[in-house]
Amino acid sequence: MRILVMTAVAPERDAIQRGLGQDNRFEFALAGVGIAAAAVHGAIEVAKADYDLLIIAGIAGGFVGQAGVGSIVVASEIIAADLGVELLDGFSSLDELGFGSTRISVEGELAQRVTAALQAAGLQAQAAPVLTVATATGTAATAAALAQRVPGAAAEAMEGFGIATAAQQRGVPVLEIRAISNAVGPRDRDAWRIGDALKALEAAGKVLAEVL
Ligand SMILES: O=C(O)c1cccc(C(=O)CC[C@H]2O[C@@H](n3cnc4c(=O)[nH]cnc43)[C@H](O)[C@@H]2O)c1
Repeated sequence: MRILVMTAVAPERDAIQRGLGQDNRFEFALAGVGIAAAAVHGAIEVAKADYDLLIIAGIAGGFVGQAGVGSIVVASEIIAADLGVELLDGFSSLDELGFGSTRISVEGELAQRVTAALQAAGLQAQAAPVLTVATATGTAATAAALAQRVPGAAAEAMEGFGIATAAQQRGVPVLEIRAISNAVGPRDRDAWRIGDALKALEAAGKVLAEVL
């Protein structure tokens, strides 16, 4: 089995790589930060080999009441939550406009199995929708609007939909695994617990190596 693991930045890659250990089934590549860089690098990487699975991994914001700092969210679906048009009284997604889809399915059975294994290993983990946003949320109003737009959304990050779109074009199944570093809401960079999230990502990597 050949598995590509993509993260936005090197500290995320290093964390999950430490967890996965010396296992030659896994290969690693950086996507860069944001949906555009992620789509381009995703397309380049999936064209290099016939991968059996692409795992998108990294840190993320957690929606308050859904995913706490240090916990893990395994995407049940990857959703481009701000891809559409803003209306005077709301938002209309690309799907509603008839221009394509803002949702990418993951390997559902595998996502459930990974989540169960993470929980069995004592990690706080759940399977839930993970949003991809072009602009990281910085206000309570945007957090509330996103939570209303995608009921049950547990995390937001900035690369998943870009990488997953590239994988989908090549027919490569995807998983997205995010460790929560901060709450989605009013921006407070000093409150981000990146170290805790990277430790959780490493711990998740150990479990992944066993379950895959
Ligand atoms: O400064 C560091 O040491 C460091 C280590 C690892 C990662 C970072 C990042 O800044 C990664 C940015 C990456 O994180 C995702 N992210 C995290 N929180 C949020 C959020 O609240 N909203 C959206 N995205 C978030 C995102 O995918 C970024 O690419 C720094």
